[in-house]
Amino acid sequence: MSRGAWALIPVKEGARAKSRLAGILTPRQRTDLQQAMLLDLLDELRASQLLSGIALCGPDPATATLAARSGHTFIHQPTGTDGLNAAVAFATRTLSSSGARIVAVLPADLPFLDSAELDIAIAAAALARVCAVVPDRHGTGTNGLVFPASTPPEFRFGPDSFRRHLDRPSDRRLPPRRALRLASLACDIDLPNDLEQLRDAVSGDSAHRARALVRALPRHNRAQGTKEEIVQ
Ligand SMILES: Nc1nc2c(ncn2[C@@H]2O[C@H](COP(=O)(O)OP(=O)(O)OP(=O)(O)O)[C@@H](O)[C@H]2O)c(=O)[nH]1
Ligand SMILES: O=C(O)[C@H](O)COP(=O)(O)O
Repeated sequence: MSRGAWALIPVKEGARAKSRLAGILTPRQRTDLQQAMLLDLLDELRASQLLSGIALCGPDPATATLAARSGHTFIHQPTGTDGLNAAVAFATRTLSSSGARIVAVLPADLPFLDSAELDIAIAAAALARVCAVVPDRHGTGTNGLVFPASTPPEFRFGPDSFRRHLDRPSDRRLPPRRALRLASLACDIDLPNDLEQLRDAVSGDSAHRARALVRALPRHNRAQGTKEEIVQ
């Protein structure tokens, strides 16, 4: 495994993916959407100047197959490692012990990511030795967490994770946290309204597979639900 900076993308098993879209998409459509966004993201990450490698981590054999086909590393999430935080902690240890210097944790649903912006976060973590925390556009979730591999933060993905990832670490030897707002990492796809951003994506955007998939959906599939209507 090459040293240097690694993207780490946790991937849920397809059958459980994008559950907040269950009101408007079939299970198959949600699995397909997760995969389309992931493939768009992987294409864009190949343009990064600073990444040495890309690792996918999850429990699903389909993710292992996708990683193998696209020439990326797969880290199998061991049975009993429950949830996103435990999966990311396990995969970070694996990458660190294999020589990775920087880890950039990215969710699979960032089809608009611009790799030049990711490189800004990687440079901050490598040169300033900080843990860069990139918020979603609501300022509540975490869409990027980039840190020296040997000193990972405590992973706190879940509600209010942006603020919680910025908490000063109790161990003073750990790198300080820095908020880093990056426009192309702000737009993750969680809720029905978010699908409209994919529909409106222009050619040239990195999100071409996800855009094609959403544009092919029948119109009644694209509900206009608000966060409040969907998260009951
Ligand atoms: N390996 C692994 N990845 C996970 C797990 N839970 C979530 N993820 C991934 O973490 C990222 C953010 O996940 P979420 O927003 O919680 O899940 P989602 O499937 O995108 O959407 P919802 O089901 O609507 O929450 C995505 O890349 C998920 O695939 C997990 O238990 N294990
Ligand atoms: O910590 C987070 O931001 C969530 O676990 C994952 O993000 P999402 O809910 O915005 O997909």
